[in-house]
Amino acid sequence: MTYFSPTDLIINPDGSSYHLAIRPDQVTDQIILVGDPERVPKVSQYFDRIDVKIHKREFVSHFGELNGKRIGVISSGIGADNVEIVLNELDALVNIDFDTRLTKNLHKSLNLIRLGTSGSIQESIPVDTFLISEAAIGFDNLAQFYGFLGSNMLDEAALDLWAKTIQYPIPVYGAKASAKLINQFESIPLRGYTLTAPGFYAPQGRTVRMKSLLPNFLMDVSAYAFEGNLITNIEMETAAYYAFATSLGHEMISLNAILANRITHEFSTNPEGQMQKLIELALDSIA
Ligand SMILES: O=P(O)(O)O[C@H]1O[C@H](CO)[C@@H](O)[C@H]1O
Ligand SMILES: O=c1cc[nH]c(=O)[nH]1
Repeated sequence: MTYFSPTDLIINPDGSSYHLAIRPDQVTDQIILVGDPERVPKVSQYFDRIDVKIHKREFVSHFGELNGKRIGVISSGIGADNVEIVLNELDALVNIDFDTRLTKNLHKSLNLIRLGTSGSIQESIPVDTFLISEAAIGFDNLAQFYGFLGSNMLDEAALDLWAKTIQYPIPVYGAKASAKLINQFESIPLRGYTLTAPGFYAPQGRTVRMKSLLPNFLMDVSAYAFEGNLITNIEMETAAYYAFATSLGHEMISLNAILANRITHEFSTNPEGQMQKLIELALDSIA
């Protein structure tokens, strides 16, 4: 058993985790993860009952019951750095005893489902479709601090080669979705490899006033398949979720509402409606 000091694992005076402000008795095994805090009530409105509502910074959490089973929804805000906080604290809430600060003897595995928006980088994947990230490749710097490991990690040497092909200057990492959860979402037939970008503009091939140092980045990513898999879409969290989930022993899947097609330059005319449909579809599959 490992002990975690009060500065490694910070526990608030009310016994809750430092950023999420969730107590161990409140957290559920089944959790929906969204980016936008305002998306949380759009998910929990379908719960039969909401027992707990928590709000700290961008982290809004509702816990309740759906069809007799406990369920939660938590917002992470934007980006892989926030995912690092959310998954470290969620894992601590179920796998560390907050009274003794020791790891628990029995490991608990969470079922985690991201419902997010994303841009397509293949002409053949139009706006207003839903896509499961079968795997995701992370362009952020988390892998330089964490030795991600687990059966769902993508091969590092193959990723290095691929990153060189698209002339990306720093190492990337990648991981797959939970096979168990992919089976649960058969109602979404479209699967793809997702690029998780460390920003919204230049890191996703967008130019506003600041010019990108890698102007061909998006076109190269869309053209060069990784191990035969075309990169289908781009967003900002999935690779981090997948890498932490497999490393910490949790089931994780990311479902994307495709709002933009970066090749045809189309944007959805009803983004809110698309997300609501994805929420309903996901909750139907869970229930
Ligand atoms: O809709 P969400 O879940 O926020 O996801 C996508 O939208 C945000 C950018 O607008 C990024 O977080 C990206 O991953
Ligand atoms: O193009 C897009 C659309 C949604 N979210 C992203 O990160 N990129």
